[in-house]
Amino acid sequence: MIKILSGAEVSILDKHHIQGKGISSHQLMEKAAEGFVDWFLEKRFSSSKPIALFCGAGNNGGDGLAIARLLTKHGFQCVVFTCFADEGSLSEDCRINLGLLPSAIRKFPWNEFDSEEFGLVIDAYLGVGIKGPLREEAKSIIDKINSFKGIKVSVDLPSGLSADYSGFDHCVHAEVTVTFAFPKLALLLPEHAKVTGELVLVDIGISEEELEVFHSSYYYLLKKDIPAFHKKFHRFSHKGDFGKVLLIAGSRGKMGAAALSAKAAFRTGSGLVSCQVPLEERIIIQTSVPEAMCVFEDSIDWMAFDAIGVGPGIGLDQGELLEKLLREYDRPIVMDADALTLLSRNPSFLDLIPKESILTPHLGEFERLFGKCRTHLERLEKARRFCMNYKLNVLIKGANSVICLADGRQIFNSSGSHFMATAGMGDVLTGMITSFLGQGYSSEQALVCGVYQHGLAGEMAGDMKGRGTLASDVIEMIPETFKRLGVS
Ligand SMILES: NC(=O)C1=CN([C@@H]2O[C@H](COP(=O)(O)OP(=O)(O)OC[C@H]3O[C@@H](n4cnc5c(N)ncnc54)[C@H](O)[C@@H]3O)[C@@H](O)[C@H]2O)[C@@H](O)CC1
Ligand SMILES: Nc1ncnc2c1ncn2[C@@H]1O[C@H](COP(=O)(O)OP(=O)(O)O)[C@@H](O)[C@H]1O
Ligand SMILES: [K+]
Repeated sequence: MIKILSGAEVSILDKHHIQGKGISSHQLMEKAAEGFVDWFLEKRFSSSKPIALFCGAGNNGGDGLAIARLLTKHGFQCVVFTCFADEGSLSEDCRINLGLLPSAIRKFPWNEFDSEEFGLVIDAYLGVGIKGPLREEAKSIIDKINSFKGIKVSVDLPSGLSADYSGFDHCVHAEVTVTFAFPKLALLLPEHAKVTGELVLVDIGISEEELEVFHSSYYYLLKKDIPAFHKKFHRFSHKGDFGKVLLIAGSRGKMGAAALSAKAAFRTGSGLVSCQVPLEERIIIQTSVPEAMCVFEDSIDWMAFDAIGVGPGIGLDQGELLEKLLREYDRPIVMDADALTLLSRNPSFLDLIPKESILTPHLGEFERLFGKCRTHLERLEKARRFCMNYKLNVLIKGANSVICLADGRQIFNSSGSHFMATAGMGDVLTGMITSFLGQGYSSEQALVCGVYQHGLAGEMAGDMKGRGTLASDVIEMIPETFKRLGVS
């Protein structure tokens, strides 16, 4: 997992790195530019018109100048728009890269940019180095960049966005942001979705160990992290090792929620899945998920289950049932959907929730539980305090869902797709996380594997189906995610 540092720590990180590796800061900048260009070539952007690069006076501008030189080598026609009046104000590496710019690359002051003449814009004006409120000229430069209606790719950060805070005054509206070493916190906040666009992370050779020495409780979860979180099963593993889980889900008219979470639990590898459903609705489960068993309220020994997921589609008249469950079951449970709304209506239940349980609110449910938040950072802080006080885990769902752990760490997920913003996706996730808990995973392992693989299955289903991807399509991709990760 990559630790997310503050913008101000980037220059300290750079210093440690270049000293440790015995390289120059110019070589590190070259590595960043090469990483950007490798991604750019892979993307195969094509246009008959040249590329415009807006370059500032700092190291972000230095990156832009190096990128212009490298792209020209690859046959692209580049034009540089300088966002500085006087070359005396340039950072050292920016000055070096200005000197290395081939004379064939034309340079103009930023205000001479004519958006009609270009096929793509690269924004290397401001990165993590902005301090204080934006200067007036900076706002005009940002407006000029935004006057371009085609694809704008921002280098490290959309110019104008601060690395660590929520909100912005003037900011480049990028379609893609290519960021270096670690994703800057601001790139993961939903209120910035319109300005950051797609997020691409480029490795510039800074290791996780180098980041680990800094103090931060924010992390970014990558595909390569997942196999280590998985439990190993062996030749002699039997059905019992894969767990016996119960999903308390569904009610009249909402039985789909139960079917989706039960199917997802099987596809995640559960040995036995039972659904606690109203007696008169059982046929829906027994025909749509014949592998599942049904249990009914008056005949249940909850402690016989290795894990329980509660909430999808149960309706808001199940307060008594929820209270009884919380009093009788003492292992971590997964609480989602209606269980969360019931919790927000009955705060006294909070003290009954078994330690290390997992609450999975989307933003609406989060608000009902914790009140309105003006920014995502405020939301994260509330969640952190709650998790540490109650020794519970909260998953704040959305793009880049955040796993908030009981020990205060907060992990942003990197998988997922906008095709997942459709009904039933949360029910699938509840089934997956409950399944992992039932297989003997810790709450942290179950969350990390469940959340990442749910997003990965969503990406894979989205690649196949595009618009109109269903939660059921995502369930069918779950087994593929194990293969993709090399987990057997
Ligand atoms: N480890 C990393 O992440 C690396 C970062 N590099 C690049 O270096 C960048 C950081 O470079 P710098 O620290 O030089 O900073 P920037 O280049 O982001 O910003 C400095 C410039 O912003 C101007 N500025 C600051 N506050 C302003 C305000 N309020 N209004 C208008 N202008 C303002 C300054 O006058 C200066 O020209 C990163 O964003 C990244 O692009 C890469 O070169 C290499 C490695
Ligand atoms: N734009 C998106 N990008 C990535 N993941 C998304 C996006 N939109 C939704 N998701 C994921 O889909 C799931 C939706 O859950 P939820 O809102 O509870 O759905 P439902 O109530 O319909 O089951 C969450 O895990 C969320 O992270
Ligand atoms: K930028």
